[in-house]
Amino acid sequence: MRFLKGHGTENDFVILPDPDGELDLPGALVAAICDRRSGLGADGVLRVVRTKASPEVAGQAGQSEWFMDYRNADGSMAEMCGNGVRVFARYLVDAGLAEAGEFGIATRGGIRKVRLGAGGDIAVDMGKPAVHGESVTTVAGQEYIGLHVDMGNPHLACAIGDPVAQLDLSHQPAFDPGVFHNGVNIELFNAVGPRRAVMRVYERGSGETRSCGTGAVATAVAAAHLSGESVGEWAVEVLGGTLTVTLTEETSYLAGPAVIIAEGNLTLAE
Ligand SMILES: N[C@@H](CCC[C@H](N)C(=O)O)C(=O)O
Repeated sequence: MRFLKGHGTENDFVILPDPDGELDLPGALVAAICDRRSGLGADGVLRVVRTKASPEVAGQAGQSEWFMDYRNADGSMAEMCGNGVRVFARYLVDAGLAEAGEFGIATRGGIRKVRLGAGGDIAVDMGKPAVHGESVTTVAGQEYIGLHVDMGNPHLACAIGDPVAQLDLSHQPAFDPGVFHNGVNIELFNAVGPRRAVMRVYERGSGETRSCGTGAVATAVAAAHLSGESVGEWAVEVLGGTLTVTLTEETSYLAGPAVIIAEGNLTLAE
């Protein structure tokens, strides 16, 4: 199986080119690929498949040639991945499958428009965040209140007083399953300056990761909510770098680096 490896602010992915949708990719195989000891190791898998060859998103075929079939490290599916879609775009352009500039990518969360050059940062229109009110998480016995933000996928973004650097995120934080029926990505952040936050994240299906693009937008939305703002540019520092989030009245944008670092052939027994 041919693969590439890439990351966006150290949120890392195995890319599996499968243009005609011929690959059987059960959850157990994804989990084996993402295993950091016995597999290649990654936070998730990006299967690159033509939209028209993907019945679940066939309705988006008129707006995008390519579908990002995103899977979490445990093999579960997710609607969207903000860093993943930027790495996916980098792959398409580097492989000559799309031209640099602006184009749409189909996801389970709908079309996402990316903008990129031959190199440098990649920006994506993440759509209008949907804010659903407050909920609570518990991390190592400590309760934190956060904002439920839907970015196509679910988030609980919590501004906390404790320094995020000191949090123990080695275990799944508790959340309200009555609110988050399908699980949730949990961001904990410190506001460290005007329109600047330091964030850590525990991702649904992947555990703690070094960055999360949809989570960075959710964090900017929660930080803006606290400061009484609704538009502007936020810097979100994550363990793997810094992402820029721009909130407008109509939509949100995520920008930052995304690179392909390796390619090869994978032989892996399930
Ligand atoms: N790392 C991603 C989010 C990936 C999906 C998430 N774990 C979920 O299950 O919703 C990002 O950069 O947005």
